[in-house]
Amino acid sequence: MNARFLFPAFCAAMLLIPALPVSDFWITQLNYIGIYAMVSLGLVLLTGVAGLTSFGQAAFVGVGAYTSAYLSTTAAVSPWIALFIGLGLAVVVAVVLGFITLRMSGHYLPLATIAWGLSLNYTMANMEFLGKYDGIMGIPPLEFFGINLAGGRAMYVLIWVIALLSAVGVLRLLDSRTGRAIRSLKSGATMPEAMGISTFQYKLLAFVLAAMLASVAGWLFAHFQRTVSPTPFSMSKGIEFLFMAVLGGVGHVWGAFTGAAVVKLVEDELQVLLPKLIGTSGNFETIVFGIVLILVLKYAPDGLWTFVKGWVPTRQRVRDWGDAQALAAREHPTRGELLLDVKAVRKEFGGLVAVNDVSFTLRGGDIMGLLGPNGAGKSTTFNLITGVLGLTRGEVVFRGRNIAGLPSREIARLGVSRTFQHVKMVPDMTVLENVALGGYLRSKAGPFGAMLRLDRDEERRLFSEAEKQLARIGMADKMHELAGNLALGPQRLMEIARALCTDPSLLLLDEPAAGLRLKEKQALAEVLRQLKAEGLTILLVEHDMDFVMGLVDHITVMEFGTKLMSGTPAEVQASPEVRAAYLGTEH
Ligand SMILES: Nc1ncnc2c1ncn2[C@@H]1O[C@H](COP(=O)(O)OP(=O)(O)OP(=O)(O)O)[C@@H](O)[C@H]1O
Repeated sequence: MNARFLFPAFCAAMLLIPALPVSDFWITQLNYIGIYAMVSLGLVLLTGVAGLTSFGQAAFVGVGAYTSAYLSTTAAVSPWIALFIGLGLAVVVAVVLGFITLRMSGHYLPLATIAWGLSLNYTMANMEFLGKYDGIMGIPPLEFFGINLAGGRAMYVLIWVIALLSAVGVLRLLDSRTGRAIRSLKSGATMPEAMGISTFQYKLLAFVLAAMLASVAGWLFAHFQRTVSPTPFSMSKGIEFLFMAVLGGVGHVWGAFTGAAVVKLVEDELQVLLPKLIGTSGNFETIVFGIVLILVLKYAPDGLWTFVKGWVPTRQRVRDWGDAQALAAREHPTRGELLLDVKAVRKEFGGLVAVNDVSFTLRGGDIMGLLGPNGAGKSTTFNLITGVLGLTRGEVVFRGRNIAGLPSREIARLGVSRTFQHVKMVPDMTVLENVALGGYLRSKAGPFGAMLRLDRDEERRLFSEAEKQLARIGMADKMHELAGNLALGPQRLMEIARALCTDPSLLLLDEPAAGLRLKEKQALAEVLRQLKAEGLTILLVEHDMDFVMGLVDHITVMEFGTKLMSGTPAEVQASPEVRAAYLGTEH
């Protein structure tokens, strides 16, 4: 089937089910699957895409469920109003918890999610007004324009309309400026921040959206079951939601649905089968799920959906940006204008002086090479200029403004862009999407605009710019390839295109020729010569002397953190000090 019609056909088939002679038992099962899939969908966004593991998602389901249960039973508030109050509460809780926990890294974040998941569940179970462990009963059924949704079939339509709309929303979000920013989080903070992306802001956004999905799922759960108690929102349920997402495929929207369906159906079967087999009652399915989880993580870490994915036709992005308007460009420095003035910058790591009061200047239209043997302090200097590291002292003046101490995304905003010594990219995004990340600060569409597809015009402009930059470095023919499939040479060029997409006044390249073959180095040198001819100012950290000598206007040589000399390539080559310190050892 044509990929374009696949999704509408799937939606139509799902929504037709209650009209078919399907038993109430299966309708109920599908209702639970739809509700659980929405929670897992939040985890796909949070864990699979943004790389943040949460065990506490069930607590947000509880927030949505309890808010509507309480308000509709005690204050006769319309469940539809309660839905939005629950959503608001989930957002507030997520923002507060996010501010406290999302700056944590490594194992601390998952541990923190366990802590708040337990706390929220404990709160539900111990509040008198929430019915303590008994919960709240007698929750009214939903009504939709006078239609009573008390039955499973009526609820089915609502649950699946919301679940499928949520899936569409997340799919659209992922295919947008915001989505690319969230997808870049897994590559670490340095690259997105260098593109102007506030990684914390997008972690928080993913966290809040996941909490909102869980809250809506909780609201549906409460009005479907018509009773709530703390158990379905406990830590073990939180772990089960994560299991659903991982089993189905935590990196894929449809993985959430696959995981929810498999876990719900297998769980029910096991609950009947295992006690019969073992001869005593108990939650033995938990043991089976534990074993299955280990097997999945070992043998199918991308989840079950990856097996299905190969059979589902995919849609190639249509090149619809041919006539898109150009993105706004900044005013660039004139040739010869003092662009960068590095004034006695110093960086100490404990007792080690990595950069010892180094000064140099760079003028508009020039290419400067920063050279030196291993450990000379080149990368540290580079990181001081780009804001990745804070200075111990000194000044970095860019276009008349001291940028020392600014975060790297602010430095990017001012027109400084960079590449990385070890290529940093999003391997499962296309080359075009990776380059479009560079246009982040030149665009502004937000998440809700993306879900409603109000961002399409801006997206066309972004992709047009990304293609233009790829063409500039001779890589337009590779724009639809996955970045992770490229060889190192094209990946380094792609990083340059991404940096160019920011419309930089100063381009900083960190060892761009490292690891490249001769032909790739020649291609890179040609690209840099062309960029220079176009008037771009470039600072280059490089080891390869031959590569640098034929390319740059000026060289600054460092040794043991100190500036040895500055001069033209000929002066540097002729310097006995440099030969002794660097060239002598290299040649
Ligand atoms: N985060 C850090 N903590 C402690 N020491 C560091 C840190 N980063 C760099 N250094 C030290 O600072 C010195 C300069 O390192 P730097 O990486 O800047 O040198 P480099 O000239 O770029 O070398 P290379 O070409 O090998 O990358 C080295 O002695 C290095 O071990």
